[in-house]
Amino acid sequence: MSCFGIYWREREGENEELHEVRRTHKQLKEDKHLHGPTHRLLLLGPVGSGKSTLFKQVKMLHGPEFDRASERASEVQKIRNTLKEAIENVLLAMSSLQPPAELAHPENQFRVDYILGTRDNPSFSFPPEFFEHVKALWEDEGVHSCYDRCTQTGMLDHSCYFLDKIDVIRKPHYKPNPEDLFHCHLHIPRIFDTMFKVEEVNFHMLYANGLYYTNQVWAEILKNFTAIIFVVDSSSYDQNFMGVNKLQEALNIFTSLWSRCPHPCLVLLFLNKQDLLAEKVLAATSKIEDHFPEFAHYTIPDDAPEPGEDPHVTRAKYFIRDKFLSITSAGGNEDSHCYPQFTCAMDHRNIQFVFSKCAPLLLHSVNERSCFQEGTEFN
Ligand SMILES: Nc1nc2c(ncn2[C@@H]2O[C@H](COP(=O)(O)OP(=O)(O)OP(=O)(O)O)[C@@H](O)[C@H]2O)c(=O)[nH]1
Ligand SMILES: [Mg+2]
Repeated sequence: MSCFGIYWREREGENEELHEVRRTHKQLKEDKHLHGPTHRLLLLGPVGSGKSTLFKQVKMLHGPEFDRASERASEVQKIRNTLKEAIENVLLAMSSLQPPAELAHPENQFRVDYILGTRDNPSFSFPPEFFEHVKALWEDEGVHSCYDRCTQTGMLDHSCYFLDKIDVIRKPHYKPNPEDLFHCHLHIPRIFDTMFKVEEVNFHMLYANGLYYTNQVWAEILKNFTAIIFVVDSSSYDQNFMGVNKLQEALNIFTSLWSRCPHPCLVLLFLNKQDLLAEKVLAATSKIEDHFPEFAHYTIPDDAPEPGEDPHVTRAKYFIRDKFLSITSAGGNEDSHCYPQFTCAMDHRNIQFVFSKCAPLLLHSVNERSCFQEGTEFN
């Protein structure tokens, strides 16, 4: 089985999803009358590679949604719920770890009982004692080390952002800033899109969250896009999903995608989670060559000028880049182009920078397709 956000094979309920795709495309077509020619970008990548995170960043960069004060105010409850969920998850994980994690200060046990006692209460009103208990527990070294163990093994995501900000969030007149809103879990519909402009050219970025398509539908869908953004978790070289190395699985999916791309095609390859990759490489606890033996003989290419960067990190990130580029340079799709970018989707500035670098590529791709396809319609 593929661990792709979009699967290749048939499965139950597919018709309903296909209807959703058709509805979205109809909507995009109607929007075109309002906004002029629109070029579509499809965001793809394996599960957990950072697609939603990237999507939210692009929305923040180009959309007005997060600027409205009233909208910010309405997010406060959501942010506090996210904080509550984060501490509950860490506390629940304490007993399920092997060996179990323990409180550094056992006298904090009543706080644990309080927090876990408030679970499944959708109308929780967040009294001051709630924040006191969370703060005391987050300062307990036992809770903290449990959190670290869980993030290292992938059991929990990096949800400490709000826990670290508890003193701000607990204030009665707390107003979330854009970064808070970004970190807050947003409800993501199954298919969604955002629109942005690059030098007066409209782009629609579409993200299909966990959708499943048949091969045939997949090929139809690819025809409708100016470019594909493929997101990879570069730090996943030492992780397995259902017995398959996650980076290898990303390479397999990319191979399959590349062979199906309509010609000519532009693929922006976002080698994401560069921060985690660098952390792993510098910590030297998990060696790339243990999972990809060919890394032992890999030398940094000439086009890898990364001044100020640790050479071990440069070597690792270019090795992963070149694994993907060896797929695109293998032949068979000469008129298509793949442009790799090193990204950290959590970092607003990095995404802004990467998109500004990609803008000319997108515009070039649009010009190349001067007979811009109106898009194959779904009937
Ligand atoms: N450190 C770090 N974490 C990241 C980065 N990008 C995403 N994440 C985290 O990785 C986790 C998964 O990110 P998502 O954006 O939900 O991934 P996704 O591809 O949408 O996942 P699915 O919808 O399940 O396919 C989240 O906890 C993100 O906060 C990154 O560049 N660096
Ligand atoms: Mg997602």
